[in-house]
Amino acid sequence: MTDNDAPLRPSTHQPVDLPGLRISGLGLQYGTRAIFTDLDLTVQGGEFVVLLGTSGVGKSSLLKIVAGLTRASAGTVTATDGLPLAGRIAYMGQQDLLYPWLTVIENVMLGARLRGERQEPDRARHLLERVSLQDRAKALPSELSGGMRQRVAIARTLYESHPFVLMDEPFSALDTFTRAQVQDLTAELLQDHTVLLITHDPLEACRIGHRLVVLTGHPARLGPPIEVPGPTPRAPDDEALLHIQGHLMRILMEGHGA
Ligand SMILES: Nc1ncnc2c1ncn2[C@@H]1O[C@H](COP(=O)(O)OP(=O)(O)OP(=O)(O)O)[C@@H](O)[C@H]1O
Repeated sequence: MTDNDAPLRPSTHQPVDLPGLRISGLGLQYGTRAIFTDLDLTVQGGEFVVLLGTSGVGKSSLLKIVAGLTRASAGTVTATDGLPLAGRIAYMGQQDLLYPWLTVIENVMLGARLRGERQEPDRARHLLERVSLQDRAKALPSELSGGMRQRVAIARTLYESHPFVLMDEPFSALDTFTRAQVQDLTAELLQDHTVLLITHDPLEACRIGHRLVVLTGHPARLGPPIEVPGPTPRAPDDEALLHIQGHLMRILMEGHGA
């Protein structure tokens, strides 16, 4: 982004008392193939950063490294409060990964159950209320629509009470309207979290992200962050949003041609 492209209004994200994520000098090599090199990015505490990039550029690999699921070839990922990241990250992937034989409320409390911890049904019910699924607590996932299932997955993510949330294309399977609804809910409910979300969709990025970063090239590098002004979730026809969405499309198309 050039200075001319800088937004007129600042993003509404204000630093809060939450740990941020610091990615420094990150590199990944599969065999002799360098996927990305020298990635630097700080997600401030309470900030919602969206990562975009063309298919196969290395977005999921980057997220998996942050989640501690893949080992980097170079560099570090740390929390800005100096405490370990392990045990403080909630990860939400493309599939909702609900257990089909457990009820909705049991799925929300799944993490506690798997760790052998005490489950807190009252808290789970409160979260189901926040995603408007209080009446479906005893339903099985097979009885729900795709949008409802993703709302259960969001409630489960919130139940974990982790400061860091990583999301890898969590809404890609939803139709446009349901997707917009779940985007609104996500922007609202994840306000008190430090979030890194991957999407292919420039509109989604512009609606819910405080800052956007694009991974492009071979090996891939991160472009300068793009700030989107105004509170989230943004209206899909917001003028600043439409401008930045066009800018983003151009970067992605140029990156694809590279
Ligand atoms: N375990 C692995 N071993 C070897 N190569 C891998 C491995 N995982 C991913 N890759 C390769 O690394 C590259 C980046 O993959 P990655 O899934 O991170 O991309 P992506 O940007 O998330 O793609 P998409 O948007 O299609 O999900 C791809 O070429 C992929 O084939």
